[in-house]
Amino acid sequence: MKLAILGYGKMGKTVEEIASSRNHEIVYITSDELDIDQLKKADVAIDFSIPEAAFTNVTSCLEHKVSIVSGTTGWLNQYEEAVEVCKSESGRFLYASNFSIGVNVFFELNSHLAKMMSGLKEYKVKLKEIHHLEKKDAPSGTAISLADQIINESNYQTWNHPPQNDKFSIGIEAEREEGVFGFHDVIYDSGIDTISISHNAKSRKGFAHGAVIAAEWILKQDKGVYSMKDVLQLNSTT
Ligand SMILES: NC(=O)c1ccc[n+]([C@@H]2O[C@H](COP(=O)([O-])OP(=O)(O)OC[C@H]3O[C@@H](n4cnc5c(N)ncnc54)[C@H](O)[C@@H]3O)[C@@H](O)[C@H]2O)c1
Ligand SMILES: O=C(O)C1=N[C@H](C(=O)O)CCC1
Repeated sequence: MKLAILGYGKMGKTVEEIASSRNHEIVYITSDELDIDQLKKADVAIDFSIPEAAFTNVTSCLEHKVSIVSGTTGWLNQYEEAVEVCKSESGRFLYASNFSIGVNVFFELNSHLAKMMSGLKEYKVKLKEIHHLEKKDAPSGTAISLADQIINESNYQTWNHPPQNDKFSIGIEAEREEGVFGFHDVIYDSGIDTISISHNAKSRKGFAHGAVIAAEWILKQDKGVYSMKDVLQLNSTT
């Protein structure tokens, strides 16, 4: 595939490495405002940029008929607007807060556990994430996805960061520590015991690999808005 990389930072460079190893042609790389003539050389773009740029990058791709896979976090207040642009432009758009296959399995486990725990009122859930010192947003996009999955399966109504003492809200703790690629912990605590599930990324390769797989996959799809669940077809009953 002919690939554009939007955002040539830590993730953009890892995507370049993985895409080259899978024999894809990288036709455009930018860490700045888009050059539309260059962008239009691509079949698909992968965006790992900054929260302030992601919406414009996503919608510019859609307007110029370039399929777009975005992993930038911290801009989801504009996600629904991007979905509308995708529909009106008959484009292909896939967003994931986390592209790693392991995290997407962890998401399924999280939903299943939340359903099991929803009747057990003695347990209170909380989330903890740890990332490297350069991370701009907090809490992580992955932690927000985990909270939303729990909310969908329980009586929790919202999440908060930093955590507050509210019965119907999931507290999210965010720590910044040198060299941590991404750690997420879901903790159910009662007076009797603690149940926790966690995911720890050992490098950025899993995120980049998942994004390249998603870009390969989206080019085979009809127009539409997709998620990693569509790509990986993860289903706990199969
Ligand atoms: N979804 C996932 O699996 C996943 C995994 C890792 C990181 N992320 C997210 O990806 C984003 C990037 O992470 P990173 O660690 O590579 O950050 P980074 O700071 O290393 O890289 C971001 C790059 O974007 C560039 N940039 C600035 N303005 C731009 C614009 N208008 N267009 C294109 N690029 C622009 C910056 O100059 C920088 O080089 C963050 O939001 C992070 O949370 C998501
Ligand atoms: O390094 C980052 O930044 C990461 N961001 C994503 C998030 O916010 O969840 C995924 C994990 C790594």
